[in-house]
Amino acid sequence: MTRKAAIIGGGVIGGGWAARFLLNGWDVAIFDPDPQAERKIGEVLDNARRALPALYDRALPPEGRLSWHDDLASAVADADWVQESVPETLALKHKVLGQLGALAPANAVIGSSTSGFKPSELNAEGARAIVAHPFNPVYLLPLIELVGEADTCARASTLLREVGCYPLTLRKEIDAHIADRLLEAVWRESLWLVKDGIATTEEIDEAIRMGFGIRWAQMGLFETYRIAGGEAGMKHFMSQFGPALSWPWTKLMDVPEFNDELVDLIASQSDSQSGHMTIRELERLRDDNIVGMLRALRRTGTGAGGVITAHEAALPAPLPADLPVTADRQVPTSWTDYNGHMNDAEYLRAASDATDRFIEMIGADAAYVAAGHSFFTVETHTRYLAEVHAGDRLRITTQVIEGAGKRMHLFHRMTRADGELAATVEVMLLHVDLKSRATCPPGPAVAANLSQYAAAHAGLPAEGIGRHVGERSKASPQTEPA
Ligand SMILES: NC(=O)C1=CN([C@@H]2O[C@H](COP(=O)(O)OP(=O)(O)OC[C@H]3O[C@@H](n4cnc5c(N)ncnc54)[C@H](O)[C@@H]3O)[C@@H](O)[C@H]2O)C=CC1
Ligand SMILES: C[N+](C)(C)CC(=O)CC(=O)[O-]
Repeated sequence: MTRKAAIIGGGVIGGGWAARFLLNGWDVAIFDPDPQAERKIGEVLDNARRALPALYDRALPPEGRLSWHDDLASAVADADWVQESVPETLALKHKVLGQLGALAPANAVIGSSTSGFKPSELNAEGARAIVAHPFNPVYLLPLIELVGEADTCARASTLLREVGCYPLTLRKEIDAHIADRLLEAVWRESLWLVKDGIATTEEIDEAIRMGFGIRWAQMGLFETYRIAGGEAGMKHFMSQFGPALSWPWTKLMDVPEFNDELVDLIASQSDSQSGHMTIRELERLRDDNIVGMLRALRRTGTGAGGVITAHEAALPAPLPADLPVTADRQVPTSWTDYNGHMNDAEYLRAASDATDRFIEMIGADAAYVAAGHSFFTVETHTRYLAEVHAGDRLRITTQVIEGAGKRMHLFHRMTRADGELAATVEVMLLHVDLKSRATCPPGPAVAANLSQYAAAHAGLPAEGIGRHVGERSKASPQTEPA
């Protein structure tokens, strides 16, 4: 059964929520009185379609149905999740959450995106919302801070994991939850630094992104500082830097006066720093960078990388076909190069992932490798047949040409969504004993599975198999490069 989310307020954050749910197969109903809302959310969705699928090596479920509503009642009807993302004023939150409590199905989770209000404040006039606080861009960053009634938070947690989020339930309600407490401290100190003429907005951004910003995505604060204590660890770090807390390293809770002068100072520096790009261009740059970093974190399963891998494992498996489908994915922008198409090295990476998938399918999974056996690649041959671009959907099927004894000879076909064959990659692998590093026959179950595939694929055509580099194509045997 398709789930439904109602998005109430479709600005920066509501648009991101809409994309997160829609691209994970949920139906999404939107209510926002802004006449520009449909255009703005359309642009956010375009960016999200470009970025989110690129995190995964498997296809996301088909998109849900998107609908626009002029009234709250029809938007929230039959919703499993209602997300309020109206501007951050308590009176408006009270009004909207009160209406949602009355109109939404009794079992629907009602989440508020509020950056700082506590559930006791939001529900002071009888509403039944929990805080479900996301991070921009909501469709890429997994963290959602949950605060409020325990059973509702538990239900919310389960639903959020289905759409690839990382729910973090707070032990107690507090103004601005966990992450915004931290961000506010950095934001407050940064405003002081600009106001006092110590640094420009650009210099502060460099201080973050050239240094500690890179560390935070993978180890956070405490693990990072534990390492910074050297071999003596956290205790040494605390004794060395603890006294700094009472030195004038921070302005603490002292807030600069938030007047027009400060706003103009920050805004004009920000314009000269980044005004050469539109907000949508900046969003795409940000998304490409985040996708690249998250894909790097996937390799070690660290931080948000582990969340994506776990979500991917729960995605529906590709439909069975004559030949096994070993990849069905979108091409990330980071795979493209200065020629504006998928870089040659990435074809091999995609084929390598497909080989790994096939090896798992025949039973040589993580436990098999941990027990001491695996396959090593000894030869590959790639034919580049059609261009592939960022955002293209790529499907790989794998044919077993030979699967007997130590040898496994595979033929991958990469096809674009329009049916065009983009590449073939032929791979020869040998089965090895990981202890002696010498070749040996696979275990009986793996050998049996492999030979079953080999028997089923025997006799199927494999156009281009065994071609050598420089061989003329049959279609144009006379063609020579100019
Ligand atoms: N912008 C950010 O970085 C983040 C914002 N938040 C929170 O998300 C919420 C929304 O913030 P943004 O999306 O940034 O604001 P926004 O100003 O971009 O969007 C608010 C949207 O609500 C709509 N709206 C106004 N009154 C409404 C009503 N009565 N019913 C339905 N829609 C209505 C507006 O037309 C607008 O499209 C706030 O509570 C904010 O604290 C949370 C995380 C990050
Ligand atoms: C600035 N902000 C308080 C609205 C930020 C957030 O709430 C979270 C984010 O995305 O940084």
